[in-house]
Amino acid sequence: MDYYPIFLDVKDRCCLVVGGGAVGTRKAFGLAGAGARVIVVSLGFSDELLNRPFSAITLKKKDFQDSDLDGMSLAFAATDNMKLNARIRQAAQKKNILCNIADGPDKGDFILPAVVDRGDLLFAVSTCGASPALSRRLRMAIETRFGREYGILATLLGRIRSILLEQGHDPKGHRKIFCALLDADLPEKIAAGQTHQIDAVLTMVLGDGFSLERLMPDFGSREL
Ligand SMILES: C[C@@]1(CC(=O)O)c2cc3[nH]c(cc4nc(cc5[nH]c(cc(n2)[C@H]1CCC(=O)O)[C@@](C)(CC(=O)O)[C@@H]5CCC(=O)O)C(CC(=O)O)=C4CCC(=O)O)c(CCC(=O)O)c3CC(=O)O
Ligand SMILES: NC(=O)C1=CN([C@@H]2O[C@H](COP(=O)(O)OP(=O)(O)OC[C@H]3O[C@@H](n4cnc5c(N)ncnc54)[C@H](O)[C@@H]3O)[C@@H](O)[C@H]2O)C=CC1
Repeated sequence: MDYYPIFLDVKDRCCLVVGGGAVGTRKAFGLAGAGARVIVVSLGFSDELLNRPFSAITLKKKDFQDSDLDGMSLAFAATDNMKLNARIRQAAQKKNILCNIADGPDKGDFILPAVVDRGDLLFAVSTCGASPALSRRLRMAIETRFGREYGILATLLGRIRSILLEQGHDPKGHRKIFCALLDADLPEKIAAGQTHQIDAVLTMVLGDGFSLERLMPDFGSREL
């Protein structure tokens, strides 16, 4: 395994993106979408960045300087200048900041996956730098195969799990319960909005007191 995959909590962490073109924009939007505070340092900015829907993205129109890295948790070198990207990495290394380099997998500390965001269910695909186009294609296939109902299912199972864990730890018993729930065609029932059928499954597997109304009062208003 060439890379160690993790899901990073970047909420309220400061991240630096150098380069405000198409690639820098994608990185900045992804970071802001996960709750990070993003500073984009660039000589120019894409229209998307100029009209950004995120207040957590700050634009600084300037040449990159090493001091831009101060206080950052992560750095992304996304300029169209390979030498500059390499210099950003070197400066980041000196300050112990992990750095992603947009123009090559070998030169950075980490690379980004293609992502399918289904709320509590997150898919990430990487080809370890071999073929971003393949990652993108697989991401699209996953998007088609696993719709929003799977994200709702993950949230629902998470809520059931919290209640069960509050009642006590019993990994073997809980595994059985979740296998039964996962064998009950819940994604299809969620997608079809079959609340009565979902309640019937919950009652059958978990007993009384586990209605959809109690576990997920906003079920009806969730977008599919
Ligand atoms: C190493 C890595 C570093 C990093 O950026 O972290 C990297 C590097 C480079 N990408 C290049 C090109 C393209 N990148 C995309 C798309 C994505 N690239 C992403 C990640 C990564 N790209 C990391 C490896 C991930 C992996 O291995 O899976 C995705 C998954 C995530 C994201 O960027 O958010 C996002 C898909 C998001 C989605 O749609 O779901 C497309 C497809 C398209 O745009 O249609 C193309 C054109 C087709 C092609 O080349 O495949 C070039 C060559 C530029 C040139 O030709 O000069 C380099 C530089 C090089 O490899 O030297
Ligand atoms: N990782 C990926 O997914 C992909 C990576 N690439 C690579 O990423 C690089 C960037 O691609 P794009 O965003 O399309 O390029 P772009 O040309 O649209 O954007 C480059 C940005 O860097 C800024 N910049 C240049 N010199 C700077 C400096 N000294 N200080 C601050 N900002 C500076 C420019 O103002 C511009 O906003 C390309 O060179 C390519 O090799 C390309 C496609 C996909």
